[in-house]
Parts: sequence; C-alpha cells; structure tokens
Amino acid sequence: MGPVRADLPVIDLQSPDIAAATKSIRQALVDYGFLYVINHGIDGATMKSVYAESKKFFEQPMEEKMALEKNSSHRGYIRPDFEGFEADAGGKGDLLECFHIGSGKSNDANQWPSADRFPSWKETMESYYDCAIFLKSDYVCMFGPFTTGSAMKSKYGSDHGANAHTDYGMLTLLSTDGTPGLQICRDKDARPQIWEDVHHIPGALVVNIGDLLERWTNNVYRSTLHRVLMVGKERYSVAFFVWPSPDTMVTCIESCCSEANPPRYPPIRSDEYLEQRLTSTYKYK
Ligand SMILES: O=C(O)CCC(=O)C(=O)O
Ligand SMILES: [Fe+2]
Repeated sequence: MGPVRADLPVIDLQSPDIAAATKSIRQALVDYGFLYVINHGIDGATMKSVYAESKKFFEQPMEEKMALEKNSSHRGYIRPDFEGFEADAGGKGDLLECFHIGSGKSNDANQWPSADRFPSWKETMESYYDCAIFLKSDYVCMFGPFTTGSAMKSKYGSDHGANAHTDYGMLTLLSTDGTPGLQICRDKDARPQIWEDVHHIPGALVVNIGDLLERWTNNVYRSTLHRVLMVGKERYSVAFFVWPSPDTMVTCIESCCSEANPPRYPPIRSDEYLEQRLTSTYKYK
C-alpha cells in the first residue's frame, strides 16, 4: 500500500463566516501546520504564465542559467544539488533547480534574465509576487500588526525531489503544476517516519507554517516536516515565503505561554534568525 493521503482542511478565503474560517485555520495549524486555501485571488492565467516563464528559463543550457547564479543576498539561480536542507545535514543538497526573487520591486538585489530573450519574465514574476503579497496580508493580520518581508522561489525538478525539511519563515504559500510528490510527516520524532501525500487540488494553494512561527507561538503552531518525491516526470512549483520585517523581535506570544508552559526559546531578531538558517542551508557551495 502506498502512503495515505493527508486529509488537510480546505479554507475558503471568501467565506462569509470569518469566525468559522478562523477557527478552522487555527485548528489546521495546530494539528498539521498545513492547509489548502481556495478563492485566494490569484487567477489561473497569472499562474499559467508563471509556469510558462519558469519552464522557458529552466530549459536553458546550464551556463546561461549560471550567469544569474544566486548572489550574496540569496537572489537568483540555484543549481541542482546546491540547496542542502539541514534535515539532511551531512548528506547532499537537493537535486532541484530554483530561482529566488526577493521582496520589493525596488530591491536591487534581484536578478532578472535578459529582457531581449525573456521580454515578459520580470513582469510575470512581479505580477504573481504582487498577488501573493496581497493574499499574505489577509493572513498576517491574524498574527498582529507588523510589516513583512518575503521571497519567492520557482522550482524545477525531474529526477529527484526536495529532501525532508521544514520551512524557516512564518508562512509559505505554495502552488504546484499538479504533478504529485509533496508529502508531509506529521510527527517528526516518530520512527519510522510516516509520510502522507498532499494531493493536488486544482486552483488551491497549500499554506504551511515555518519554524519562525512555530518558535513565536512556543510550538503551538507546527512547522511540519515535508519533502518532495519525484515521480519521474518534470515538476514545477512556486513557493512564496512570508517573513516578518527584519527588525521584528520574535518573542513568545503571550497567549502561548504561562508559568506552567514557559517560553522555550529566547527572543531573537527576525533577520538574525533567517540569516542563520539561510547560511546553513547554502553551505554546500
Ligand atoms: O515543491 C513543493 O511542492 C514544495 C517545495 C518546498 O517545500 C519548498 O520550496 O520549501
Ligand atoms: Fe518547503
């Protein structure tokens, strides 16, 4: 028998019953750290163009892609076997290719393919980015009023997937081209680990919690271990990572601790935490 299907809740972001939707979101984040959202406002045409542009970029010869290799701000192209998630420390990196875009159109650290050969690349990616930012703001207000940073990653793989890992930031909004492979492991300490398939729901986005939010909520919300197994077919996905603004002090949220359940982690600035995590991920250079 293959892995079971993860029975993740589907949250309708246009639901008129906000109280019920909020309750389901909270429960899903406590139980799984993963959920689906529908009616999220990113239209099918935008999605389609992001995949078409990604495909065109990743299909280029390696030397063309390497001309935009990731810079010190972690923006740009990441070749296969470069991104090593900590969960596999000592092992090899992922056999996936990625392209990272960072927050803000004014951000000079971003790298873009040449406008001659990719006339609509930048515009397409920025348009998706803007939709995701708009969407993210609905979520972020649940956690309090602070501004956020973010990054977007377009990924491509054909033979091997992503090693088991948790995401680092606050939230991840994930879209895939429908090719299966994503799996979650709800109890990271269980042995053997039990993996469940996250099936594709056309048009839905998968939302999951990252380690920073787990830390912020004193482990009330779960950053769930996940991985991507390849099924011998090419697969594209786009992940949008939501981070708090760099100077945010991540100090245990009051309602998540008490005398009996004291904070497990000392306060840390958001940029310090993320830099530590990014540096250890990209140590394979
Ligand atoms: O491609 C996917 O389905 C998941 C990718 C992922 O987990 C990540 O980029 O952090
Ligand atoms: Fe991930």
